[in-house]
Amino acid sequence: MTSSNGDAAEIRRLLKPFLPWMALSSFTGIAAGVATVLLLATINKVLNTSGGLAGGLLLTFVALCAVSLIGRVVSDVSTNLVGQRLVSQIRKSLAQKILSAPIDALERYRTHRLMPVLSQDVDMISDVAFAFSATLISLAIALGCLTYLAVLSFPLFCVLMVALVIGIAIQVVAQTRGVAGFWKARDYEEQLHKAYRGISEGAKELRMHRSRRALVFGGQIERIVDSIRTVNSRAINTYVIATAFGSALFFLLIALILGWAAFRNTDPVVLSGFVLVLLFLKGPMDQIAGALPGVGRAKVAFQRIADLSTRFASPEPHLHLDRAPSEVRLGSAIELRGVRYAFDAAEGSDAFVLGPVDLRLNKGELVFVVGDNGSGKTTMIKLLLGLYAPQGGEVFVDGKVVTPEARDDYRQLFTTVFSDFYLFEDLVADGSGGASSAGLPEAALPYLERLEIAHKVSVKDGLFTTTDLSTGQRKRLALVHAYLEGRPVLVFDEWAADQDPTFRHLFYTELLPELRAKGHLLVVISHDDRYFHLADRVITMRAGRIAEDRARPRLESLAA
Ligand SMILES: Nc1ncnc2c1ncn2[C@@H]1O[C@H](COP(=O)(O)OP(=O)(O)OP(=O)(O)O)[C@@H](O)[C@H]1O
Repeated sequence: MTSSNGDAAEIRRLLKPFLPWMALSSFTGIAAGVATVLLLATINKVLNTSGGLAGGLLLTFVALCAVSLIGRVVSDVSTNLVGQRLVSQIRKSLAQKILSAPIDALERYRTHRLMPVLSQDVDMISDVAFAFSATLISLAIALGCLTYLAVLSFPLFCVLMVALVIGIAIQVVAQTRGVAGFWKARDYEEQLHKAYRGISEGAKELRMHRSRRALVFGGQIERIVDSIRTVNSRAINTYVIATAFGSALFFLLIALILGWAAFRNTDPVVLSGFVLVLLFLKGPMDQIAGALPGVGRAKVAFQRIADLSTRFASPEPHLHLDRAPSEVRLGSAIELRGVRYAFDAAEGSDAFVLGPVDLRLNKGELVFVVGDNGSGKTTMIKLLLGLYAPQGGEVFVDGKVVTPEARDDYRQLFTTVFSDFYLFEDLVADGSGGASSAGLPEAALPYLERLEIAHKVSVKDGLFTTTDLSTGQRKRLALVHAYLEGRPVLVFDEWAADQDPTFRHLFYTELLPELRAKGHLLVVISHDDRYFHLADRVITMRAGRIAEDRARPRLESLAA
């Protein structure tokens, strides 16, 4: 359970812009509730006076009906407005936080934890927000009825208060137990999302392995789903029992009041009025009790959202979501000087430490980064790209240090195709000086031809017509993006690994040299040692350090 001060502050921050609307909803809801109670008092008066509903009483009745109706409508409309705006603001704010969160923070917060917050928790807020005004009106009616009952007969009101205190105590216990159950269920739901990811993304592997399939279903999904059912049922049952007990208490109370009245010789007019209002009070009371499970769930959902918000509360500084990218150029070289980065240690293992790394990459160079699996190639590239901020040392571009303020602009120097790349369907013009600022669709066609995928995919309305391609073809499409963006530095993380031998040959012997001839700096993570001699330099990583930096003459002699 994460109920920290930070979460409470985050919840307050989320609600702050809506306080005026919430005040309006509360005010009109209370007005509707008070008008309803006054209507009851008027009816009670009419029942006990001769002449019925006429004259001033009729006017009062009509006016109260109008206040009750208008108050309810305004309260409902403003609550709905708050609910919808709150949900849309939460959605936008979470998306912005994710877009500006430091990459390493995102890598630590797993997708199966992210998705339930973004979908389920946000929807829960929306549902509960809708029930808010009805509950508020019921609360106002209940308080109004209680006040009216106190005026009608204070001794009977005291008897009522005793029953009410018992009823509230029971509801508080139910609420505490219910919320604890909802927290538990919510934790299970995270596990369920993880299992769902397993069965969707690992569908092929599961189809091939019956025992694993049985284990995933019986050992994970079934177990988790049953646990959620049990925990949720228990939590809801707690509420149901508390509500049933409240109802029983209510009728017991009426019997008690009737007994008390007979014993204390109470005026029948007061008694009938009291019982009438008391019976009316049951409706709003049931409504309030019925809303409590929703309130419990919303509390859990709000705290999950607040937790996610506080985790990503420190955005990467100076990351501009709204500023047009400035044109960036690479004059001579990018350098890493004494750059160091360490991951948090996983339980039972040592933390991987990269560096210190000293490296200079010159404009127009074709550089291969090689090394064993886990030697730190990708980590070093992420530092080079400005995706990770160095924990020690500095990155320089054209002799100038890349400060945190300049890091986002610096990143616009690069086009990347990671080994776990994400392929966007559209082409986005940017101001980085590439060929991508105008005439994008036409510009893409020759590259599609060149990469031998023009028969599969073309460009329509600024989008690729399909991205349902083989892995190798999708990587070729990612290369089209790289061509079109035309940025000064291109970084490929094992790009050729999924290409057929002919195309792999073309990539190393033609495409890369052509790009180098155009003045690009090319950084290629590769295990293809057959082509190492084509590079200007081959940098070998070992255990997080640069073990070797070989230049072309040595590579050629090695190849010979
Ligand atoms: N997000 C992370 N959290 C913790 N440790 C990580 C993380 N990413 C990578 N590592 C660790 O850092 C080390 C280097 O990983 P890296 O991906 O840089 O290696 P690599 O040389 O690119 O390997 P490969 O050739 O397999 O792609 C690995 O031991 C890995 O366990």
